[in-house]
Amino acid sequence: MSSHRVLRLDNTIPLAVQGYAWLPNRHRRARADAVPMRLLGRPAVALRGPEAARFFYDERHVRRHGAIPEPVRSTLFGHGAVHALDGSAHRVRKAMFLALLTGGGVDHLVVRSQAAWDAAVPEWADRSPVVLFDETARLLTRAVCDWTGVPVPPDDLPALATDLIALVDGFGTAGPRHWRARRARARREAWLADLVDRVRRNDPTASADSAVVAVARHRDADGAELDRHTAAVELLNILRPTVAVSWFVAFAAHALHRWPGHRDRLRADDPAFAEAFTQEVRRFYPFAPFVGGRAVRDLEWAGERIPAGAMVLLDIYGQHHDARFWPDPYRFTPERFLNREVDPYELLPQGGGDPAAGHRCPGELITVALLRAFAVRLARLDHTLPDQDLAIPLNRIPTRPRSGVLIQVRRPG
Ligand code: HEM
Repeated sequence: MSSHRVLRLDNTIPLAVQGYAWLPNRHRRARADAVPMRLLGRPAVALRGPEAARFFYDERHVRRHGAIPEPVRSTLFGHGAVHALDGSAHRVRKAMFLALLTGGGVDHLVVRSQAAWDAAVPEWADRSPVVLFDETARLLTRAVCDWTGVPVPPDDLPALATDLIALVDGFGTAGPRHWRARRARARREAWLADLVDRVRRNDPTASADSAVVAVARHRDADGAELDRHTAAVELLNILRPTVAVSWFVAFAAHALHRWPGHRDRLRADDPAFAEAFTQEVRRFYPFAPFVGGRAVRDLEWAGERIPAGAMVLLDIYGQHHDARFWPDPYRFTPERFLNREVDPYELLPQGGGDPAAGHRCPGELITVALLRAFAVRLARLDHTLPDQDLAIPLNRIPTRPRSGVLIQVRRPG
């Protein structure tokens, strides 16, 4: 057992400097799956591996209340969001998301998004070269707003897409990106809270089976409706992450450029391979670096003491590149997912465990379906990549290819 009394330097600055490499470096240096440290002035322990994930996603060990730093709440998730709830309050709110995001209605979102992509291709050819990341964000913004019943005037659509991207882009930095994200959140929460008011006054244009109505009418564990602000926060928690699938689409384009051999199998509409390619994009590329909570009581894991109230971090990026779980982890190999059952604690791009019982992302079905559909379309798209900077800097959270993936599209037919 290592002593938790030794002086530990705060790791906030190494996190800011090293980004995705920070926790993997700490784990490598300590040669351990549990590494004690200090973060944001508090004791913290970083965990890694499927067994650690099983421990982390047990509410008897780790809870979320008070775990999410204010700068992340004010940009990425919003105040009062499901992400920071525990126990029955969490389960009742989460059930609302699961009903909206895992039912038959998901197909409609995917069909809308595919249609938007197909309609955009000739227009991309006319405007080429275009930035794939930006174009995907705009078409997903249109599709998810139509799907959820959020009315957006066409001339506000580019600004809305920019705001939704900003919310994700600004959570992990203290610089101008962060302040852009805060402003975007204030603007869009106010706008959606007004929409919630209109829906509650029985706006005749709101469709009864839309997500907007479901969120406006949802009752929490205490039997009360969400206040208008929290309802707006949760609506944004559907719009914002759907548009964030653009990050994975940019990564898929990067993979197809770097390893063009995968194109033929994707083009051939082999569903098993398309699924495997999608999973490998989610494993290989850096997006969510880690998740965090707080120890409910004094705990111990892998011989490391975790004092009550300490931050507990689960190293997603490190686990996805650990050779014990993923042989040759720095090779992009979709085939590793063929004929393999994936344990719910092994592959964690959107968290682990059971989404109904814990905090695992309820939007995983949507993410995988959209990414698979767009990966196949990308493989079939007649395009080239002009000279550009495709580097993916690991010290930037969240990162993406620097150019956003500039593509030169040839008109179909
Ligand atoms: C772009 C791809 C996505 C990534 C990388 C992603 C990642 C994540 C991660 C890491 C978590 C936290 C898991 C945890 O705290 O243990 C999460 C939670 C969540 N995600 Fe996603 N997500 C994505 C897409 C989506 C989509 C498409 C939706 C909805 C349409 C969504 C809605 C949510 C919600 C509501 C939560 C909170 C769940 C809870 O606290 O119980 N996400 N996501």
